[in-house]
Amino acid sequence: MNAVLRAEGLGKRYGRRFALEDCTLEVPGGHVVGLVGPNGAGKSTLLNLAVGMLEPTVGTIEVLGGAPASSPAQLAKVGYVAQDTPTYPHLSVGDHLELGARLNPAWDADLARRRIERLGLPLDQRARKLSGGQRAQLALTLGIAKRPELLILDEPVASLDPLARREFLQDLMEAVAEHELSVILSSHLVSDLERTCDYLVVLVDSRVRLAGEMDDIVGTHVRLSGPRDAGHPGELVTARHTDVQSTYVVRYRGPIADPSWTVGQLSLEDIVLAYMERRPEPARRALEAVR
Ligand SMILES: Nc1ncnc2c1ncn2[C@@H]1O[C@H](COP(=O)(O)OP(=O)(O)OP(=O)(O)O)[C@@H](O)[C@H]1O
Repeated sequence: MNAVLRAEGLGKRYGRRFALEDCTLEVPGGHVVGLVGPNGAGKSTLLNLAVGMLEPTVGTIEVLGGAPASSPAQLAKVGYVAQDTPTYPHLSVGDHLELGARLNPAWDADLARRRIERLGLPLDQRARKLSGGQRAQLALTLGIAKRPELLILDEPVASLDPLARREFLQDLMEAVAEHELSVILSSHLVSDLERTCDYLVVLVDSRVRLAGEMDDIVGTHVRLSGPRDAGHPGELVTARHTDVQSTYVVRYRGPIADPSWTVGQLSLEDIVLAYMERRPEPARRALEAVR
């Protein structure tokens, strides 16, 4: 399947500061992609560029082979649920469905009604009287019933309790299986991403630090402990040292045969945190800020 998102040297600058910088990324189709990174890393900026709400300062971005928001056909192919799952407070649930039908050429009215019924959302309830979780579900329903090829969700579960979060993600997985859509989903909750996603992008300090299939990422990162300053195999992610021992997180393919290393497995969360820790030097960041 073709790339759902392709970025080349993509950057977005506000004033002197890049919110996203030097982003070169190719996300293959048919995946549920998790986008993770600390606050202010540039996740929403990347997603807003992907849906055409922002214009790049430098570089290019293509979504499903076209420029974001470049035509009605392109708009119809991409569903977007922004952060805080915005709905119209004074419109009822039913009004939202009608609006969805009017605005989207491929609107699946049956799917929308069935989902809303199953969720038990009264059609005459105004959005402002729904709970945060119910609003998130309404926004997801609008996104799915549009029948997009790609659904982009910016922190959709942030306001949900653990049970509602799990139900929301299960619903999303069902929609993915039934309608063959690709999804890009940002979240701070690595455990949710681990359960839901099969592809991961880690953004830190406005840059993509890691991107790839989830299984490959988990299968190729290890923690190595051994004598201090012994050269480590593979690509270094982080290093810690005591007087006598060094501990490295490295990316390495293949078995570690050297018996001087103790090899520890890493969870996805360990790996993501290691990449978040590996930040540019403060001096370099200051330089970047005034460039
Ligand atoms: N409209 C704007 N004007 C100026 N700076 C902005 C604007 N929008 C975002 N930024 C800055 O760009 C950087 C990236 O912001 P962005 O919202 O993309 O991060 P994020 O990874 O989505 O963060 P969070 O996890 O907190 O939602 C931040 O430093 C932010 O302050």
